[in-house]
Amino acid sequence: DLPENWVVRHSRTYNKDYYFNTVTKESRWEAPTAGAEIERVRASHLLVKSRESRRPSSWREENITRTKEEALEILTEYQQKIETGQETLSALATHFSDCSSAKRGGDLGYFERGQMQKAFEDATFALQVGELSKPVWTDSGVHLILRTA
Ligand SMILES: N=C(N)NCCC[C@H](NC(=O)[C@@H]1CCC/C1=C\[C@H](COP(=O)(O)O)NC(=O)[C@@H](N)Cc1ccccc1)C(N)=O
Repeated sequence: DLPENWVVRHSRTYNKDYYFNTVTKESRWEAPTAGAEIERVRASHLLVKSRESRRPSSWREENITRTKEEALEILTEYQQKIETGQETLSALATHFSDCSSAKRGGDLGYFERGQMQKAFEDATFALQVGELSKPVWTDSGVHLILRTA
């Protein structure tokens, strides 16, 4: 059987079957293997920026001056509250994330490889669904990532 979103089509031109991905619209002659790379993931995140962030400003704070060390201390506290079940990432992101996705409980929607900064992408694709990351640094700041799909 084929991995999710793949279907068999028949090419009249070459009079043989080919494989078509109804999501990515990719087509190929060889059958995709069940272990094929996952195409896209969904995640929520909580971002704490610092004065060294590529854009040290957010909906929460016009001019962010905390140091990277302070940002990590803050994020580590959130991580501990989520891991002990005292808080959810969604609730903390809504109030404290320096990303505009705070308005959606940190939800970033679905994304594929090549869209997010590499460290963020690699960390997310390495998570199981439902798993929370350790603090992940990007040029934006330091993130906690929850893979949701
Ligand atoms: N869904 C997408 N494809 N949107 C484009 C992502 C661009 C990408 N962003 C990142 O890698 C980091 C990790 C997640 C958020 C993020 C950064 C920043 C915050 O940091 P700053 O840019 O001030 O440094 N938030 C965003 O981008 C938001 N549009 C994310 C978002 C918000 C609401 C709904 C959906 C997505 C990048 N290549 O820079």
